[in-house]
Amino acid sequence: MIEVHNLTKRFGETTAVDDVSFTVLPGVVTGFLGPNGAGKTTTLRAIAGLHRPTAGTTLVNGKPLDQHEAPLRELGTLLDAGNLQPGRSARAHLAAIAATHGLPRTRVDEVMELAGIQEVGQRRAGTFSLGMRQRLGIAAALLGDPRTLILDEPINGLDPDGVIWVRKLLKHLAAEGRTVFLSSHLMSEMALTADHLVVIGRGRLIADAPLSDILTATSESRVAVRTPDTAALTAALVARGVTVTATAADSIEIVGMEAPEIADLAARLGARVYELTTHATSLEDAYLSLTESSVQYRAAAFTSA
Ligand SMILES: Nc1ncnc2c1ncn2[C@@H]1O[C@H](COP(=O)(O)OP(=O)(O)OP(=O)(O)O)[C@@H](O)[C@H]1O
Repeated sequence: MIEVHNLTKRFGETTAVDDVSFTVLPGVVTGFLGPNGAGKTTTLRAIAGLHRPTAGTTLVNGKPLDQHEAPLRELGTLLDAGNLQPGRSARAHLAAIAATHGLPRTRVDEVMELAGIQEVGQRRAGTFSLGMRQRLGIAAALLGDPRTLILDEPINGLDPDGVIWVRKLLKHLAAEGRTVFLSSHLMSEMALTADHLVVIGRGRLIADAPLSDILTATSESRVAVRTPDTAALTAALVARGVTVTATAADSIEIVGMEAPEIADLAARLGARVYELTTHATSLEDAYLSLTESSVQYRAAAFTSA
């Protein structure tokens, strides 16, 4: 479990994290979202004991990390996959970490196999692609068989195979009862991986809720209807206070009424319905609406002039 209590971190004039509190529970995958510069990495580094908080506390499995006898057995981290000695082999890199922390050498082979890098164990880490470095970083995070894991952008640079591997691995680790907390900007992947989300913007907490709640609370689903009787159906829907938008000569989009109710209404009117599709809110839509006012770095909009 991770507990963040009233965490504030300032770097000179910049307040990177501003009085943030949340708890990350074991048994589920929790995603950490926020625009660039929102304070995600700073929060993760504070949890890992790499930043001293300006105010507030972070606890891992009930204690500050440095008060645990064997921190690597409590918390595994992937915070900077580029942080490697380039001349060292992957195996030597993992063996050095294992030796420093009194972990058995046999664990090195186990995690290399878990991460799918046993074939390249003898290669110098400096020759690794970003994806291979990510896998090596994840192997290192797993060395201590930790109860809690934090991973900053673990799928950055991974090929589709690698992305699916990380998704399955994280779900498996959570199902074993571990605490899994990861940041990512890839919303479609987050929607497939996370059960719970913590969202921050400009250093402040915006949301801390199950993924399903965030999807239903932030925006409404739309129902697209293809019918040659748009006029009759539109009039009946508008009379019931529903928002209707014409999208083509034979198509309308409806917000505020569910598909079965629309189908029943059309049947009563004798309106012919050729297609009826519910478009659920995507995590990307929900995220954009949640963080709308906290985006610091926004590019100029593209125009099609
Ligand atoms: N060591 C540091 N010294 C000074 N400012 C810092 C330092 N680390 C982070 N910051 C600033 O703190 C703010 C939060 O940065 P942080 O890296 O935590 O955001 P983030 O949410 O991880 O962003 P991104 O998605 O771009 O990685 C930014 O304004 C950043 O410039």
